[in-house]
Amino acid sequence: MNTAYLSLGSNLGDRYEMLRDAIQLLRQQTGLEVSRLSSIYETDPVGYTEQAIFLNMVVEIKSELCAEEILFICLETEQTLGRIRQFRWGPRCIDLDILLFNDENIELEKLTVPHPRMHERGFVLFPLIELVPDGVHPLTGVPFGKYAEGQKEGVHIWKTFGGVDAFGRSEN
Ligand SMILES: Nc1ncnc2c1ncn2[C@@H]1O[C@H](COP(=O)(O)OP(=O)(O)OP(=O)(O)O)[C@@H](O)[C@H]1O
Ligand SMILES: Nc1nc2c(c(=O)[nH]1)N=C(CO)CN2
Repeated sequence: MNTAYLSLGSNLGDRYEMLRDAIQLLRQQTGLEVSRLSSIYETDPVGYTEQAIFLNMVVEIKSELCAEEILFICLETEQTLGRIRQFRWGPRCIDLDILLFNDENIELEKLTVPHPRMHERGFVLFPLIELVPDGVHPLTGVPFGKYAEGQKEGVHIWKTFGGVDAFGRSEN
């Protein structure tokens, strides 16, 4: 069984609905379980800053699928929810990135894992640490908590689930 962590982000349209719908679509995939969800964070835009604030979260996936198959599902989910690519790091109704796939280092033309910018992004690190508090970066061995130090600015918890799955399975 493979364990992957996906980063979800939205700053266009009904952001909460986008996250919820993306998780629902992931759950409809055969051979893939969305096992755990982080809280949802409201985060200042990074990279291109002249855009609306984001909602971000991280989900844990358990699956027998390989990383490329999971990437395909992520891209398909973005398409289904109507993502239009405007420009790099620009606004998006939904973004799904693979952060980690087991502890593997994957370097393919269309897929790099661990995600090359994950350790520079508070909007990734804080939700990820909720799910893997003792996690370390597979390539550097540096704890995610260490990377997160100094990256808290502009990252605020927006909704906590208190152990309850707010995107409940009853919705499926
Ligand atoms: N770990 C990864 N997760 C998701 N996509 C990846 C990954 N590594 C490479 N890619 C490739 O990146 C392409 C562009 O992704 P996307 O448009 O979501 O980038 P972005 O979210 O704007 O920027 P960033 O990569 O900095 O998060 C995808 O089509 C995919 O082939
Ligand atoms: N706060 C925030 N900033 C971003 C995000 C994101 O999801 N949240 N995604 C980006 C490209 O992946 C670029 N900048």
